[in-house]
Amino acid sequence: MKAKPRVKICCIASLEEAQAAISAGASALGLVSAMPSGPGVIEEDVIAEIARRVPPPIGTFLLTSETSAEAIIAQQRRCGTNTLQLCDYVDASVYRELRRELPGIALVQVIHVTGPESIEVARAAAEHVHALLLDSGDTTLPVKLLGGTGRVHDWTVSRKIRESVKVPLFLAGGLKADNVAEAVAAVEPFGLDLCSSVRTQGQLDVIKLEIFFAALAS
Ligand SMILES: O=C(O)c1ccccc1N[C@@H]1O[C@H](COP(=O)(O)O)[C@@H](O)[C@H]1O
Repeated sequence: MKAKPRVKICCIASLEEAQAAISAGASALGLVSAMPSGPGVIEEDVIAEIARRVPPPIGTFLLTSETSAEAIIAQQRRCGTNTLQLCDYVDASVYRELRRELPGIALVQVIHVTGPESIEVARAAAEHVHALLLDSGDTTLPVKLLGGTGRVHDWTVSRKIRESVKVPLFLAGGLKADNVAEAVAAVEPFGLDLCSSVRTQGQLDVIKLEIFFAALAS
């Protein structure tokens, strides 16, 4: 029997939400710093507090929209997370600089799956990072959409990406109890990542979390 994918709960806004997500079964938490759009942004001092208090081996992902090595390194040092989730695209030289300056910090590149052209983007990025995360944003819009859309993308493209890269892959974008089984069957990702569907009026909803984890387990 195949292992169930790990689950990352994103848009964590407080220590209480972090503890609720971990109790429900999350392996990793998403902590969203300044973004051009999206519902999950919190202040860096809150991110730093959560990152400091969460027990190992839980992944603490700092979601960043920064694209320069200097800005990303400074932000990671302020926040102290164990993982960087790069929500925008960066130059290959940036990955090299991050690896040199932040040894031990895992790098996860978000690929916004807009169509078959995303396969080559993913292949190129996979050479430089520890994992990819496939989401439903669009970096070409006047105000970039870097995640938190609540929308699914074309999972047949996601599947092709999974088969084209050697690094672990997280699937994100509109995942919920009602579609998680189909998503897992279609893509067979290492991990799942979700935000909107487990919230009610902006707050993490423990009942929705339970329903999601139950659907994944069934
Ligand atoms: O949630 C946000 O505010 C956000 C903003 C910018 C980039 C990423 C963001 N969140 C990430 O988006 C995915 C998918 O969210 P959803 O489940 O479709 O609502 C989420 O897992 C976060 O990683």
